[in-house]
Amino acid sequence: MMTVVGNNALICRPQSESCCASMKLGVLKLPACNCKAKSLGFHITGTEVKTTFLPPVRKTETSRTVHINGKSASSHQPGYNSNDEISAIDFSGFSEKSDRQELLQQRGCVIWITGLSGSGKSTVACALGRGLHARGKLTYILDGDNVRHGLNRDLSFAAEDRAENIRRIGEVAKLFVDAGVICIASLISPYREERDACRASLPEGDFIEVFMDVPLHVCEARDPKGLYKLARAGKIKGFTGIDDPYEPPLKSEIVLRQNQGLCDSPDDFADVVISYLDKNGYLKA
Ligand SMILES: Nc1ncnc2c1ncn2[C@@H]1O[C@H](COP(=O)(O)OS(=O)(=O)O)[C@@H](OP(=O)(O)O)[C@H]1O
Ligand SMILES: Nc1ncnc2c1ncn2[C@@H]1O[C@H](COP(=O)(O)OP(=O)(O)O)[C@@H](O)[C@H]1O
Repeated sequence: MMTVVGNNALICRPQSESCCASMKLGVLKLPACNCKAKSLGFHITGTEVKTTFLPPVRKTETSRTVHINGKSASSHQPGYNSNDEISAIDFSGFSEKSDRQELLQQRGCVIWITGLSGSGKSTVACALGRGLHARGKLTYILDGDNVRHGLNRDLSFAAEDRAENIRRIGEVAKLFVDAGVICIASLISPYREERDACRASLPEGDFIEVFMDVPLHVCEARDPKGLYKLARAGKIKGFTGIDDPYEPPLKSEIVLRQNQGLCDSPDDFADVVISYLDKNGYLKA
């Protein structure tokens, strides 16, 4: 049996004829002993391993020939789909998103916080994470600034790199959502089209956009990192809001704006988001 993920062939074959010798499935070692294998849901006949449950791969509709390690192979077997691209392994038989949500007693979603630098995205993300944690909910924060130190360290602030930054964070957020986690993404994400693409890549309702509607002059007065000052002095080029665009959302689920000192602390803002989640059924399975 052979399955393919991207360019990597996972070849399953017995390493020895003897009972209880191990079989290799990619990096997984499976017991080749029939008795043990059956209890794990595997049937082994010759070099074939079939599962009766826990199917690790998507079934195919059509077949085509692909080349693996220089040899051609039919794609009419698990591991391929009918699209041009080779299928990724589908682990859904092992545990579904709904199982994970049941376990966590919450609905996986991404809370996408967008706004100018200094608008309070990270502060609200933090308050929100704390507030949800106190209610027993599992969250994870993806902050633009932090992700740019690791996964996105190769990206600049040029338009195409900002778009790629948004796309990658959207992809990572999608994995968290599938894991059943409430993922809090806080990044400027200045482009409407890219934000909307992240929304479109998720099931309806799983993308909740939060707009930090804080005017530029307020952000600039805060200037906690001194970046606006540098941008005004021309020492940073292409700074969002100064000489680079920010496209505010047209229909975000939540808008957070200052209210002349009333109910506009980070904790108040976090409570607005938590109320939305509560009312809309995200805080139960
Ligand atoms: N040119 C330019 N424009 C805007 N911001 C800049 C720039 N250069 C550095 N910084 C700092 O980078 C933080 C924004 O990173 P993001 O990943 O959120 O930006 S983006 O979504 O890709 O536009 C942003 O952090 P926040 O203040 O937390 O938003 C800035 O500190
Ligand atoms: N709701 C708020 N009211 C007043 N000041 C705030 C509020 N939220 C954040 N701040 C302050 O504004 C500055 C920028 O906040 P930050 O969360 O770093 O913004 P961003 O992540 O959007 O750049 C910080 O000094 C922070 O203490």
